[in-house]
Amino acid sequence: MATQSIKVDSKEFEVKQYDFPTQQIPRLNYQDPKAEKLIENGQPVILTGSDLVGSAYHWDLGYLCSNLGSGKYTVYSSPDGKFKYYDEKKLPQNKSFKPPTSNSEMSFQDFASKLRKRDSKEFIYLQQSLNDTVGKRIVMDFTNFNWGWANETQKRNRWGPLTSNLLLVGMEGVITPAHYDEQENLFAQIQGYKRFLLFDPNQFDCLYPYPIYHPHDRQSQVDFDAPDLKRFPNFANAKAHEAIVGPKDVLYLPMYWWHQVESLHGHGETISITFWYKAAPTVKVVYPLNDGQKIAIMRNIEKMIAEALNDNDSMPQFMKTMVLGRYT
Ligand SMILES: O=C(O)C(=O)[C@H]1CC[C@@H](C(=O)O)C1
Ligand SMILES: [Zn+2]
Repeated sequence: MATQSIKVDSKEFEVKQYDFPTQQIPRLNYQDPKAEKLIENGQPVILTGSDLVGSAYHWDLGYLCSNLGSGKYTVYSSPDGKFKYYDEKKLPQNKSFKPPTSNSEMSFQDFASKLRKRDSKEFIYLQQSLNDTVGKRIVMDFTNFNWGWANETQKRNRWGPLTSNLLLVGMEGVITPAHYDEQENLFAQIQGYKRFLLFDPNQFDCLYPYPIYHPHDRQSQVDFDAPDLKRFPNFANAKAHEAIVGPKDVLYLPMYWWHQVESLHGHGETISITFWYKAAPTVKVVYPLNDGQKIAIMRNIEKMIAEALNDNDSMPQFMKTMVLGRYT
């Protein structure tokens, strides 16, 4: 895999090189009106100076070991460093599906000692919603997040409720492959550096998500390291937005924007916290529809057809019959 070096604030980063062109995601102070405008328009932006998780800037492995308590945390394991999400609820209807990662529950202390034993061939990634089993100092840090700004941003953009804060602690080199989410996300970086590759929702036809009933629903079928352009020809036209997200940065990751996240080598394990919000309600439909709305419509239609057919195996033929030669 070819790599290229990127320079950000006098720091050098070795990143994987892909064939698609990239443009930089803007980096603005969180109080800059241009930043607020980008968020309002559902455009990604890296926000500096918010101290959204300022009370957690001192979180490192040692501090978390001493203060996360003895609760169990979900730790994913992958042989190749890729952590493609899959929905366990869809396993029963996909008997032949082989999960690409395994996961187990362990104490943070056990996770940290596994991390320190660099010899392990496997890649591991702790991904756990912050819950009430954490120690009181973590609760205090969490309480002292910059909720004033977060709540104001939520209100100003008419987002729905905050649904979860996911604590992410990853080894250097772990990758979350390209997918989209159906929630707004303020992604706060505490330690280490992550390279984000984002794709506008209008790139849906370049990224070929799995069928809606597949455990990898919302994930791209394209292997960025070896794209199959016979099956996925339009991937050749993909255009990415790119950003290196470092400590104290907050990336606004708009709903429906595709993203691939790479924890970069040479800067230690990465610690991040996500703030996921439900979407703003659609008060009045305004035409032309935006790309996110079209994705929502496609998802609803796919769900309706799958439900009506009640036989996922017959879905591909049904869709071909409906579209090929008629809408192609
Ligand atoms: O925040 C999101 O939307 C995600 O996909 C997260 C899941 C793993 C995280 C990572 O940094 O690798 C990104
Ligand atoms: Zn995501």
